[in-house]
Amino acid sequence: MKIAIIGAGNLGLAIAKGIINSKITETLYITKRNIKTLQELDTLDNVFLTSDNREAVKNSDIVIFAIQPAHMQEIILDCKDLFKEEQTLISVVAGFNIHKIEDIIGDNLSIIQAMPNTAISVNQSMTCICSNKKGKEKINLAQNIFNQLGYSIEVPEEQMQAATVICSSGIAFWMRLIHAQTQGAIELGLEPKEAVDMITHTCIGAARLLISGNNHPEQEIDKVTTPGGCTIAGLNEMEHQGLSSSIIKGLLASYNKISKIAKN
Ligand SMILES: NC(=O)C1=CN([C@@H]2O[C@H](COP(=O)(O)OP(=O)(O)OC[C@H]3O[C@@H](n4cnc5c(N)ncnc54)[C@H](OP(=O)(O)O)[C@@H]3O)[C@@H](O)[C@H]2O)C=CC1
Ligand SMILES: O=C(O)[C@@H]1CCC=N1
Repeated sequence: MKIAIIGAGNLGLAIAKGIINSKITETLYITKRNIKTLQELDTLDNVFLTSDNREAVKNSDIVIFAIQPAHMQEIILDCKDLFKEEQTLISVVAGFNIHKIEDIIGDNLSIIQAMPNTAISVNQSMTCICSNKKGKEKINLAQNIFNQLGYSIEVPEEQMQAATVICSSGIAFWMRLIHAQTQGAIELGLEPKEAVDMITHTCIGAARLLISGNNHPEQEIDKVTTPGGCTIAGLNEMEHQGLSSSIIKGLLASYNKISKIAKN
Protein backbone atom coordinates (compact mmCIF):
# COMPACT_ATOMS: atom_id res chain seq x y z
CA MET A 1 0.00 0.00 0.00
CA LYS A 2 1.34 3.44 -0.99
CA ILE A 3 -0.01 6.46 0.84
CA ALA A 4 0.33 10.21 0.22
CA ILE A 5 -0.45 12.91 2.75
CA ILE A 6 -1.11 16.25 1.10
CA GLY A 7 -0.45 18.98 3.66
CA ALA A 8 1.74 18.00 6.61
CA GLY A 9 0.63 20.58 9.17
CA ASN A 10 -0.63 19.81 12.67
CA LEU A 11 -2.94 16.99 11.61
CA GLY A 12 -1.14 15.80 8.45
CA LEU A 13 2.12 15.39 10.35
CA ALA A 14 0.30 13.60 13.19
CA ILE A 15 -1.19 11.17 10.62
CA ALA A 16 2.25 10.67 9.09
CA LYS A 17 3.72 9.80 12.51
CA GLY A 18 0.93 7.28 13.20
CA ILE A 19 1.41 5.67 9.80
CA ILE A 20 5.17 5.49 10.30
CA ASN A 21 4.72 3.91 13.79
CA SER A 22 2.29 1.31 12.48
CA LYS A 23 4.40 0.38 9.43
CA ILE A 24 1.25 -0.06 7.32
CA THR A 25 2.64 1.45 4.19
CA GLU A 26 5.20 0.50 1.57
CA THR A 27 5.92 4.14 0.72
CA LEU A 28 4.70 7.34 2.30
CA TYR A 29 4.74 10.62 0.39
CA ILE A 30 4.35 13.70 2.57
CA THR A 31 3.83 17.12 1.01
CA LYS A 32 3.84 20.75 2.04
CA ARG A 33 5.16 23.89 0.42
CA ASN A 34 7.93 24.40 2.96
CA ILE A 35 9.36 20.92 3.54
CA LYS A 36 12.24 22.25 5.68
CA THR A 37 9.96 21.94 8.71
CA LEU A 38 9.77 18.15 8.14
CA GLN A 39 13.48 17.53 8.75
CA GLU A 40 12.76 15.07 11.58
CA LEU A 41 11.37 12.65 8.94
CA ASP A 42 14.09 13.25 6.37
CA THR A 43 16.21 10.17 7.06
CA LEU A 44 13.42 7.58 7.24
CA ASP A 45 13.35 4.78 4.66
CA ASN A 46 10.46 4.83 2.18
CA VAL A 47 9.29 8.27 3.35
CA PHE A 48 9.44 10.90 0.62
CA LEU A 49 9.13 14.59 1.42
CA THR A 50 8.14 16.85 -1.44
CA SER A 51 6.34 20.07 -2.25
CA ASP A 52 5.13 18.49 -5.50
CA ASN A 53 1.58 17.26 -4.82
CA ARG A 54 1.34 15.78 -8.31
CA GLU A 55 4.37 13.53 -7.73
CA ALA A 56 2.80 12.30 -4.47
CA VAL A 57 -0.61 11.63 -6.05
CA LYS A 58 0.95 9.85 -9.05
CA ASN A 59 2.83 7.43 -6.79
CA SER A 60 0.10 6.53 -4.30
CA ASP A 61 -2.92 4.25 -3.93
CA ILE A 62 -4.37 6.31 -1.09
CA VAL A 63 -4.26 10.10 -1.01
CA ILE A 64 -5.04 11.86 2.26
CA PHE A 65 -5.86 15.59 2.03
CA ALA A 66 -4.96 17.39 5.27
CA ILE A 67 -4.90 20.98 4.05
CA GLN A 68 -6.95 24.02 5.02
CA PRO A 69 -10.41 24.16 3.35
CA ALA A 70 -9.41 27.31 1.44
CA HIS A 71 -6.70 25.29 -0.40
CA MET A 72 -8.85 22.29 -1.35
CA GLN A 73 -10.24 23.51 -4.66
CA GLU A 74 -6.87 24.68 -6.02
CA ILE A 75 -4.94 21.55 -4.95
CA ILE A 76 -7.59 19.08 -6.13
CA LEU A 77 -7.89 20.84 -9.48
CA ASP A 78 -4.10 20.78 -9.86
CA CYS A 79 -4.08 16.97 -9.46
CA LYS A 80 -7.44 16.23 -11.11
CA ASP A 81 -6.02 14.62 -14.27
CA LEU A 82 -3.91 12.19 -12.17
CA PHE A 83 -6.65 10.66 -10.01
CA LYS A 84 -7.43 7.05 -10.95
CA GLU A 85 -10.56 5.01 -10.32
CA GLU A 86 -8.66 2.47 -8.20
CA GLN A 87 -7.28 5.18 -5.90
CA THR A 88 -8.93 6.10 -2.61
CA LEU A 89 -9.14 9.79 -1.77
CA ILE A 90 -9.47 10.56 1.92
CA SER A 91 -10.22 14.08 3.12
CA VAL A 92 -9.80 15.08 6.75
CA VAL A 93 -10.72 18.68 5.97
CA ALA A 94 -13.33 19.69 8.53
CA GLY A 95 -16.53 21.19 7.18
CA PHE A 96 -15.61 20.37 3.57
CA ASN A 97 -18.34 17.88 2.82
CA ILE A 98 -18.12 15.15 0.22
CA HIS A 99 -20.48 16.89 -2.20
CA LYS A 100 -18.05 19.84 -2.32
CA ILE A 101 -15.27 17.48 -3.41
CA GLU A 102 -17.58 15.82 -5.95
CA ASP A 103 -18.42 19.29 -7.30
CA ILE A 104 -14.71 19.62 -8.18
CA ILE A 105 -13.83 16.10 -9.42
CA GLY A 106 -17.15 14.38 -10.08
CA ASP A 107 -18.59 11.25 -8.49
CA ASN A 108 -16.57 8.54 -10.26
CA LEU A 109 -13.82 8.36 -7.66
CA SER A 110 -13.87 6.78 -4.21
CA ILE A 111 -14.01 9.59 -1.69
CA ILE A 112 -13.85 9.05 2.04
CA GLN A 113 -14.38 11.84 4.54
CA ALA A 114 -12.55 11.06 7.78
CA MET A 115 -12.50 12.96 11.05
CA PRO A 116 -9.53 11.87 13.15
CA ASN A 117 -7.78 13.75 15.92
CA THR A 118 -4.17 14.60 16.73
CA ALA A 119 -3.83 11.51 18.95
CA ILE A 120 -3.36 9.74 15.61
CA SER A 121 0.37 10.52 16.08
CA VAL A 122 0.40 8.00 18.95
CA ASN A 123 -2.05 5.59 17.22
CA GLN A 124 -4.91 6.53 19.57
CA SER A 125 -7.20 8.55 17.32
CA MET A 126 -10.95 8.19 17.42
CA THR A 127 -11.78 8.54 13.73
CA CYS A 128 -15.26 8.79 12.22
CA ILE A 129 -15.63 8.07 8.52
CA CYS A 130 -18.22 8.21 5.77
CA SER A 131 -17.99 7.95 1.99
CA ASN A 132 -19.59 8.90 -1.28
CA LYS A 133 -21.49 6.20 -3.21
CA LYS A 134 -18.42 5.04 -5.14
CA GLY A 135 -16.35 5.00 -1.94
CA LYS A 136 -18.61 2.44 -0.18
CA GLU A 137 -16.37 -0.33 -1.52
CA LYS A 138 -13.33 1.36 0.10
CA ILE A 139 -14.86 1.87 3.57
CA ASN A 140 -13.34 -1.41 4.85
CA LEU A 141 -9.93 -0.39 3.55
CA ALA A 142 -10.21 3.02 5.23
CA GLN A 143 -11.39 1.48 8.52
CA ASN A 144 -8.54 -1.01 8.36
CA ILE A 145 -6.08 1.89 8.12
CA PHE A 146 -7.70 4.06 10.81
CA ASN A 147 -8.08 1.07 13.17
CA GLN A 148 -4.30 0.72 13.07
CA LEU A 149 -4.09 4.40 13.96
CA GLY A 150 -6.54 4.08 16.85
CA TYR A 151 -10.21 3.20 16.59
CA SER A 152 -12.74 4.04 13.86
CA ILE A 153 -16.45 3.96 13.22
CA GLU A 154 -18.53 4.63 10.11
CA VAL A 155 -21.17 7.32 10.63
CA PRO A 156 -23.84 8.79 8.32
CA GLU A 157 -22.49 11.83 6.47
CA GLU A 158 -24.95 14.11 8.26
CA GLN A 159 -23.26 13.24 11.58
CA MET A 160 -19.79 14.34 10.45
CA GLN A 161 -20.14 17.84 11.94
CA ALA A 162 -21.05 16.36 15.34
CA ALA A 163 -18.16 13.88 14.97
CA THR A 164 -15.79 16.78 14.26
CA VAL A 165 -16.79 18.47 17.51
CA ILE A 166 -16.73 15.37 19.70
CA CYS A 167 -13.70 13.57 18.25
CA SER A 168 -11.46 16.15 16.55
CA SER A 169 -12.06 19.27 18.66
CA GLY A 170 -12.62 16.84 21.52
CA ILE A 171 -8.87 16.49 22.08
CA ALA A 172 -8.66 20.22 22.85
CA PHE A 173 -11.68 20.02 25.16
CA TRP A 174 -10.17 17.13 27.15
CA MET A 175 -6.80 18.92 27.29
CA ARG A 176 -8.50 21.97 28.82
CA LEU A 177 -10.24 19.77 31.42
CA ILE A 178 -6.94 18.07 32.24
CA HIS A 179 -5.26 21.47 32.53
CA ALA A 180 -8.00 22.74 34.86
CA GLN A 181 -7.55 19.67 37.07
CA THR A 182 -3.80 20.26 37.05
CA GLN A 183 -4.29 23.82 38.30
CA GLY A 184 -6.49 22.50 41.09
CA ALA A 185 -4.03 19.73 41.96
CA ILE A 186 -1.15 22.22 42.21
CA GLU A 187 -3.20 24.32 44.62
CA LEU A 188 -3.62 21.13 46.67
CA GLY A 189 0.17 20.95 46.93
CA LEU A 190 1.08 18.50 44.15
CA GLU A 191 4.00 19.10 41.79
CA PRO A 192 2.80 19.92 38.24
CA LYS A 193 4.49 16.89 36.61
CA GLU A 194 3.21 14.54 39.31
CA ALA A 195 -0.26 16.10 39.00
CA VAL A 196 -0.39 15.56 35.22
CA ASP A 197 0.72 11.91 35.67
CA MET A 198 -2.01 11.32 38.26
CA ILE A 199 -4.71 13.08 36.25
CA THR A 200 -3.92 11.50 32.88
CA HIS A 201 -3.77 7.98 34.29
CA THR A 202 -7.01 8.54 36.20
CA CYS A 203 -8.54 9.82 32.96
CA ILE A 204 -7.41 6.68 31.08
CA GLY A 205 -8.89 4.58 33.91
CA ALA A 206 -12.27 6.31 33.64
CA ALA A 207 -12.32 5.78 29.87
CA ARG A 208 -11.26 2.12 30.23
CA LEU A 209 -14.07 1.44 32.72
CA LEU A 210 -16.64 2.65 30.19
CA ILE A 211 -14.99 0.98 27.18
CA SER A 212 -14.64 -2.39 28.96
CA GLY A 213 -18.05 -2.46 30.63
CA ASN A 214 -21.51 -1.46 29.56
CA ASN A 215 -22.20 0.88 32.45
CA HIS A 216 -23.59 4.40 32.21
CA PRO A 217 -21.09 6.96 33.58
CA GLU A 218 -23.49 7.73 36.46
CA GLN A 219 -23.35 4.07 37.56
CA GLU A 220 -19.57 4.37 37.84
CA ILE A 221 -19.99 7.70 39.68
CA ASP A 222 -22.34 6.01 42.18
CA LYS A 223 -19.60 3.50 43.02
CA VAL A 224 -17.23 6.35 43.94
CA THR A 225 -19.51 8.71 45.84
CA THR A 226 -19.51 7.70 49.50
CA PRO A 227 -22.58 9.29 51.18
CA GLY A 228 -21.45 12.39 53.01
CA GLY A 229 -18.00 11.98 51.44
CA CYS A 230 -15.59 14.16 49.51
CA THR A 231 -16.53 13.04 45.96
CA ILE A 232 -20.15 14.17 46.14
CA ALA A 233 -19.06 17.42 47.78
CA GLY A 234 -16.75 18.07 44.83
CA LEU A 235 -19.25 16.98 42.18
CA ASN A 236 -22.07 19.09 43.61
CA GLU A 237 -19.88 22.19 43.81
CA MET A 238 -18.79 21.63 40.17
CA GLU A 239 -22.44 21.41 39.11
CA HIS A 240 -23.37 24.52 41.19
CA GLN A 241 -20.68 26.29 39.16
CA GLY A 242 -22.26 25.01 35.92
CA LEU A 243 -19.79 22.28 34.82
CA SER A 244 -22.17 20.10 32.75
CA SER A 245 -24.06 23.11 31.43
CA SER A 246 -20.90 24.88 30.28
CA ILE A 247 -19.63 21.76 28.52
CA ILE A 248 -22.94 21.22 26.72
CA LYS A 249 -23.05 24.89 25.69
CA GLY A 250 -19.44 24.69 24.48
CA LEU A 251 -20.17 21.63 22.35
CA LEU A 252 -23.22 23.36 20.83
CA ALA A 253 -21.21 26.52 20.05
CA SER A 254 -18.56 24.38 18.38
CA TYR A 255 -21.22 22.46 16.41
CA ASN A 256 -22.93 25.67 15.27
CA LYS A 257 -19.60 27.01 14.06
CA ILE A 258 -18.59 23.91 12.06
CA SER A 259 -22.12 23.67 10.61
CA LYS A 260 -21.82 27.28 9.42
CA ILE A 261 -18.39 26.56 7.92
CA ALA A 262 -19.79 23.46 6.16
CA LYS A 263 -22.65 25.49 4.62
CA ASN A 264 -20.33 28.11 3.05
N1 LIG B 1 -5.68 20.13 13.65
C1 LIG B 1 -6.60 19.23 13.97
O1 LIG B 1 -6.63 18.69 15.09
C2 LIG B 1 -7.63 18.84 12.96
C3 LIG B 1 -7.66 19.39 11.71
N2 LIG B 1 -8.60 18.98 10.80
C4 LIG B 1 -8.58 19.52 9.45
O2 LIG B 1 -7.32 19.22 8.86
C5 LIG B 1 -6.92 20.26 8.00
C6 LIG B 1 -5.52 20.69 8.37
O3 LIG B 1 -5.54 21.23 9.68
P1 LIG B 1 -4.17 21.58 10.42
O4 LIG B 1 -3.20 20.46 10.23
O5 LIG B 1 -4.52 21.99 11.78
O6 LIG B 1 -3.71 22.84 9.56
P2 LIG B 1 -2.25 23.35 9.26
O7 LIG B 1 -2.39 24.74 8.77
O8 LIG B 1 -1.37 23.08 10.43
O9 LIG B 1 -1.77 22.40 8.06
C7 LIG B 1 -2.06 22.60 6.73
C8 LIG B 1 -0.80 22.31 5.96
O10 LIG B 1 -1.08 22.40 4.57
C9 LIG B 1 0.12 22.80 3.95
N3 LIG B 1 -0.17 23.35 2.63
C10 LIG B 1 -0.68 24.57 2.30
N4 LIG B 1 -0.75 24.70 0.97
C11 LIG B 1 -0.26 23.54 0.44
C12 LIG B 1 -0.07 23.07 -0.88
N5 LIG B 1 -0.37 23.83 -1.94
N6 LIG B 1 0.43 21.85 -1.05
C13 LIG B 1 0.76 21.06 0.01
N7 LIG B 1 0.61 21.45 1.28
C14 LIG B 1 0.10 22.68 1.50
C15 LIG B 1 0.75 23.82 4.90
O11 LIG B 1 2.17 23.80 4.86
P3 LIG B 1 2.98 24.81 3.90
O12 LIG B 1 2.50 26.19 4.22
O13 LIG B 1 4.42 24.55 4.19
O14 LIG B 1 2.60 24.38 2.54
C16 LIG B 1 0.32 23.30 6.28
O15 LIG B 1 1.37 22.63 6.93
C17 LIG B 1 -7.94 21.39 8.13
O16 LIG B 1 -8.78 21.33 7.01
C18 LIG B 1 -8.71 21.04 9.41
O17 LIG B 1 -10.06 21.38 9.32
C19 LIG B 1 -9.52 18.01 11.09
C20 LIG B 1 -9.54 17.43 12.31
C21 LIG B 1 -8.62 17.79 13.37
O1 LIG C 1 -10.77 23.85 14.97
C1 LIG C 1 -11.04 23.45 13.83
O2 LIG C 1 -11.82 24.09 13.11
C2 LIG C 1 -10.44 22.16 13.31
C3 LIG C 1 -11.50 21.13 13.03
C4 LIG C 1 -11.50 20.22 14.22
C5 LIG C 1 -10.23 20.49 14.85
N1 LIG C 1 -9.64 21.53 14.31
